[in-house]
This record gives sequence, C-alpha cells and structure tokens, in this order.
Amino acid sequence: MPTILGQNQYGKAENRVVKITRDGDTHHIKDLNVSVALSGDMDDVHYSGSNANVLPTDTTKNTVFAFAKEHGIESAEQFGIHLARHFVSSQEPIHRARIRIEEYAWERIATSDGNSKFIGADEVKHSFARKGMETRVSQITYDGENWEVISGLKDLTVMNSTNSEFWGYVKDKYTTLKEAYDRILATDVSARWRYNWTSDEQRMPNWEKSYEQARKHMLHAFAETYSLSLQQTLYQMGSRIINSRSEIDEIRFSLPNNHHFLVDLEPFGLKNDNEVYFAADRPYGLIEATVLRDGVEPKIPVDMTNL
Ligand SMILES: O=c1[nH]c(=O)c2[nH]c(=O)[nH]c2[nH]1
Repeated sequence: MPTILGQNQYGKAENRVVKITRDGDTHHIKDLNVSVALSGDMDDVHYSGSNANVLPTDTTKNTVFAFAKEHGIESAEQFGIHLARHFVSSQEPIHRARIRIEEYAWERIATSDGNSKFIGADEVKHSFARKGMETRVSQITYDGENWEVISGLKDLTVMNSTNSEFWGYVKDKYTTLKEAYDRILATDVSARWRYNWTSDEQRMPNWEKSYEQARKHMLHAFAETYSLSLQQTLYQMGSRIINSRSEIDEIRFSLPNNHHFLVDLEPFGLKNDNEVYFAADRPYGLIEATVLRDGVEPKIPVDMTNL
C-alpha cells in the first residue's frame, strides 16, 4: 500500500527557562515554558533516515537557553519572535517555526498591611509568589462534643532568587551535588494547620482573619529567612505562625524543592552569571515536617495529601 508523508514538525517541547535579571539587589523574574516546532524540507529524514536537514531538537533547546542570555526576555512575544526568526533565517531547510510560550506570572511578596516589622525592603526585592495558584483547604470534624478544625493551603508557589545556600552535607561515594552558596530556592507550599478550638465553650477563631494571617506570616518567614536548607526555611515558616497566632497549635508542611539548575552556556561562548536556569519538574526533593507548640500532641496525619 503506497503511503506518503503528510504534515510534520519537530522540535523540543516545554523548555522551562527561568531568567533572573539582577538590577542591583532588585531582581526580576521571567519564567517561561517554551515549545519549538520546526517544519520544512524534512521528507528525507522520514523516508530514508537521512539527518542531513535535521537541526537536532537538543540544539533548539540550547538555543532557547542561550537566547535568554543573549537577548534577554523582554516579553514572551519578543522572545518568540527572536527564536522563530533565528530558526527560519539561519537554517535553509527550515521554512516554518512555531514557538509556543506559556508564561507563569510572579508577584513580589510584600506586606499586606504596610507593617514592615517582619520584612525589610531588601527581602521583598528577591522574593516572589506565583500568581493565582493556591487552593485553600479545610477539614472540620465533630463527634457531638469535640471539634477539630484543620485549615491550610496547597500550591502556593514561591521563590527566592538569592539568600539560599546548601553546603556542608554528607558526601558518600554516590554524592555528585556541588555545594551551593547562592542558589534559587523555590517550592510549592502545601501546609495544614490545626486550631486549638475544640469545643463550643471556647471562643471561636475568626477563620478568615486567621487564614490570611497564617498565610502572611508564612510568606514573610519564607522571604526573610537567609536559608541554609529548605528544612531550615520550613521550620522558620512554621514557628513564625505558631509564635504569632495563639489559635494555632500545630502546622505541617510538605515542600517540594523545585530545583533550578544553572544552564552551562560556555559552549556557546556565553557567561551565565547566575541568570539563566533550567527549571526541572522532577525528580524533586521533598521536605516534610510538623512544627508544634511545645507541649501539644501532634494530630495532623503524616500523610496529609488527602486532607
Ligand atoms: O535545602 C535542601 N535540603 C536538602 O536536604 C537537600 N538535598 C539536596 O540534594 N538539595 C537539598 N536542598
């Protein structure tokens, strides 16, 4: 049965590029998911396997990261225009380039009430929360006598573009990780906290205010902790809440360490001065712990994913 090749395209999909622009101590983030699809004279590679016209998808990936350094990322559109023009104008066999870009928006972590006691202007400049991501959750249990209220949030994505190190860890024969003295610290906060309101005899907390305050304290602790590990940051976030909110006795966190790897741009003659990162989605470190008011019994389940 004779066959012919129909429409075809190829390229590297979902290049997760994060560009930090460091304007003194004020940092700016561009966080993109860039997919490249090229088409043109690609009959041969399909029919005979000749790669003579094939620019490797790996190269299209490298180009995305190199362009983030060379041209910066002014806007997703501008970045896509640079890339598409480059592929079509530099490669004879390529006649069409389609660049798809998703951009993740970030906003600076700032004080909601103008009270900058916990957060100096410096911290705000390199601490970000991703827009419109989080989900607020709660679980209410009542046995006719006692109440248990657990509240929390998930998918609150935050990033510090500096003030994070990781070194001095155990090294065995399988350890290859390089010590880091200035790395990106990013996580999707999943937290559950338990209220010490258990009976109708007690004054009920203001749930709305409590949620808002717990969230705020957590973000401020994240932003202002000079972090030597995500574990340390986690503990600071928890203890800030316990110390600031008398109605909360226990908080449990599940924090993925969203790794950002510096891209090696040396092969392209470019210096990567802590600017262009590959945002890996898996595997990820997963740091989990409960922070408790001293003397209380832990009640939040260790595996809180169904909560
Ligand atoms: O903050 C961190 N904690 C770890 O336990 C760890 N392990 C690792 O490889 N990187 C990191 N980062």
